[in-house]
Amino acid sequence: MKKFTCVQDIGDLKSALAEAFEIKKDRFKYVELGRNKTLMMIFFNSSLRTRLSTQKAAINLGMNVMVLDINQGAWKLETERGVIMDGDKPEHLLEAIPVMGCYCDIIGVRSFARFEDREFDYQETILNQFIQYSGRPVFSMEAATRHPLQSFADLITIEEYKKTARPKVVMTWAPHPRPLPQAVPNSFAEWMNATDYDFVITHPKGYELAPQFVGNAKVEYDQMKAFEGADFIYAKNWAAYAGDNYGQILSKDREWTVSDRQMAVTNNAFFMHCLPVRRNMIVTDDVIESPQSIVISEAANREISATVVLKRLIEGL
Ligand SMILES: CCC[C@H](NC(C)=O)C(=O)O
Ligand SMILES: NC(=O)OP(=O)(O)O
Repeated sequence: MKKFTCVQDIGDLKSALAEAFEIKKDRFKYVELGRNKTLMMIFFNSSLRTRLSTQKAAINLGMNVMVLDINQGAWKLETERGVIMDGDKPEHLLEAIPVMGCYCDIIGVRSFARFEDREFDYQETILNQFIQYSGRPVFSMEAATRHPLQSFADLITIEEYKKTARPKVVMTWAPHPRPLPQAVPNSFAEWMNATDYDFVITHPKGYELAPQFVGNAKVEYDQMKAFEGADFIYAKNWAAYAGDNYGQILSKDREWTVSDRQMAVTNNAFFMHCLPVRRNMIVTDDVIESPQSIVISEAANREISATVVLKRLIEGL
């Protein structure tokens, strides 16, 4: 594997899942594979789970690890080409990227959507510059339009907990005080559409995701109807994508906050969220603390998804 930015890069999902469950049984099985190989993790945005689980995955494989928070300690970077650099940014990404590539074997990048220009975001301008100019294999630690390490961990978790071969999985929008990226819901939808699950997306009108991610999923504007008989509830906020509303908050309606009311019409569904989660905005305390909440197992599986991805990238060196 030469990059990991989307579901297609992992190849056959059954093989990827088999590798994940093999590593889960013995996560140090390949500890010699990464000897004298260096992982560089670049963060343009904050992180807890991705930072820690990916570093742990590198340790599982015997790798050296370097972490750089671009906006804390490094030079502020200009990312637009053709700009006259007489402002507050002393360095251009187009120099910084190949320089960073000199010091490592594999690069992970976190660079969220900026919501200033939908085309800039949806062309994955920043991530693709790392792929094009670093001279190293690159993987996404959540970019503008996807979060594949999270989605792979989500799939591992559903496979571990499902009680039927084809569970009903419902991704629901929920309110949030800030406009959050579409990367997590886009990516979850992309991976769910790659399985044979019964996948439903529910959100208020105006929050339609980009069609290439919605795919063949059923979209239901009535949340209660969507929740009926569900086996898994995957809650997430995202800002509007469509038209002139790109990056906007259209609703903070707390009727969409996942509570016992909605969970009561499910098939005793498991509750999932990628975290961090705003309690009593996205989900009530009772639901996220219930025996059906598997958010911690889901977060623990981030170490497994990252170990499989790093293993395949090292094997591809
Ligand atoms: C894994 C989630 C990261 C980010 N969350 C926030 C709070 O910015 C998001 O919603 O994409
Ligand atoms: N779910 C996830 O990626 O969490 P962080 O943003 O804390 O890394």
